[in-house]
Amino acid sequence: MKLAVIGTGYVGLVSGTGFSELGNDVICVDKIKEKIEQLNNNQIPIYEPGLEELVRKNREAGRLSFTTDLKAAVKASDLVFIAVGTPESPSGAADLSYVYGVAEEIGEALDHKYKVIVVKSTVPVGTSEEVERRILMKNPDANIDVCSVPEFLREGSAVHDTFHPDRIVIGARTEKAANLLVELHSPLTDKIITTDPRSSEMIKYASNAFLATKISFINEMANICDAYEADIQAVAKGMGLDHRIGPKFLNAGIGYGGSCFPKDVKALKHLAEEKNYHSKILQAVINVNDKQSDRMIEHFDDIFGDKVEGLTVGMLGLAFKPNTDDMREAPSLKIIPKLLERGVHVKAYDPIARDNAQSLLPQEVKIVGSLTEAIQDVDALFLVTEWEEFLSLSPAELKALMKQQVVIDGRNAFDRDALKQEGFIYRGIGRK
Ligand SMILES: NC(=O)C1=CN([C@@H]2O[C@H](COP(=O)(O)OP(=O)(O)OC[C@H]3O[C@@H](n4cnc5c(N)ncnc54)[C@H](O)[C@@H]3O)[C@@H](O)[C@H]2O)C=CC1
Ligand SMILES: O=C(O)[C@H]1O[C@H](OP(=O)(O)OP(=O)(O)OC[C@H]2O[C@@H](n3ccc(=O)[nH]c3=O)[C@H](O)[C@@H]2O)[C@H](O)[C@@H](O)[C@@H]1O
Repeated sequence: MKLAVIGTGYVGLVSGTGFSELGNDVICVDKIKEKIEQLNNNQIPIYEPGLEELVRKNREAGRLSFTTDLKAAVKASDLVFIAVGTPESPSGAADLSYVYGVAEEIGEALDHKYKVIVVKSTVPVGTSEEVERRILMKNPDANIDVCSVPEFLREGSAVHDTFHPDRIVIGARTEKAANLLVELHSPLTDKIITTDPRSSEMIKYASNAFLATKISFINEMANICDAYEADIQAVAKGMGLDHRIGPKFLNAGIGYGGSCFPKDVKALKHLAEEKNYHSKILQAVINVNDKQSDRMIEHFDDIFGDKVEGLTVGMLGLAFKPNTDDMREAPSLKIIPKLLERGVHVKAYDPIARDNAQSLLPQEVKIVGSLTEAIQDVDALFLVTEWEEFLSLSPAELKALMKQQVVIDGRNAFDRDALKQEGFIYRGIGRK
């Protein structure tokens, strides 16, 4: 099949490349000229394991190309995927200006040939219908079906997730469009659900909101564990073995970040409010998450009392999670100012996100180029992102480098018992 994918962020780039790997002809479009130039030189603007090779392979096979010319790409395609951003607007609602902007451009580009327009961006319920309305406003004779096929990939494992999806959700209003989309996705999985576009849009928000709820729930349990000296990891294991609960997304820590959970939970809450439904659960999920990164500061204050001024903290990790350079809504951005406010010096290291982090952090923060530098002579170590590289250090190695033996583990990822045996003061989240 011939596809145009509009937007070359995580979703457009990875899913577009994935479709071409399945043998389809894919044209990826972005309005940012520099991004397209980079991609045409096999340079990948995001850090995503496995993506560079896949892009190169499919470009060389002649199935994948990049352009800024949306109109030509739409004209050449049978299916057009909209994969542009839907960021948070000041009210908390999803900002749909990019989606609607693209809809209007598509409307201007269409002729009378039948095309399926697919909204892949995460959008409020009813958006696909509005996209159709806007296309038809520009081009009343357009021969189209507008569908919703949400994306469920995770950053850092996006390539793997694309080829091994748990399910594909197709929201279509005609059998013709649904059949075409089932055919396109069937090489990926047999777990394909077809439904109406509104339910499909809601499946995406409900899935992200549920995962965020699971995280805020386990974080709240961890905070209660802290108060009673129970161990959240034992609690999560004991809970997760119940098949109805499941072990995933029960890692307590400093809260969820990233480009999607924070904005999507707020967008869903806002969507409900537009119909006068006030979601108490979503509000609680947000409240718990907003406060969760403070736990590291509370542990720090508890250990050092009012003698924190002039101390140095080594911060391990800046990205919102490992295997990504994405700094959007990263807990490090909330923790660092609180340390600086206390007169604490901060040295930070992240293997991949340090360039992205530089412009987002106050100048006083010293972003260092190696793990050893981040640990050398510090009074306390803050584990903020659980990169594999950080966990390979032995307690003896840490002890040899650090000035004082204090570890505050925001991800419960270090070997607590080994650190304690080496004489460290250790504080996790819900785990002492
Ligand atoms: N990042 C992720 O892991 C996931 C994101 N999503 C959803 O997918 C959507 C896209 O997310 P990202 O890929 O992270 O977005 P992004 O913001 O990183 O990238 C969007 C791209 O679209 C381009 N764009 C905007 N308007 C355009 C236009 N008129 N013509 C051509 N290009 C245009 C931008 O220049 C940008 O490169 C969002 O709705 C997000 O919630 C869903 C699942 C996973
Ligand atoms: O809509 C989206 O954008 C995507 O959002 C998430 O993917 P992503 O944000 O890449 O990352 P996750 O691995 O889900 O982690 C999100 C946040 O939750 C935190 N987390 C995750 C799991 C856990 O047990 N505990 C926990 O604190 C992570 O540290 C991270 O800050 C979803 O997992 C994807 O299915 C979805 O497609």
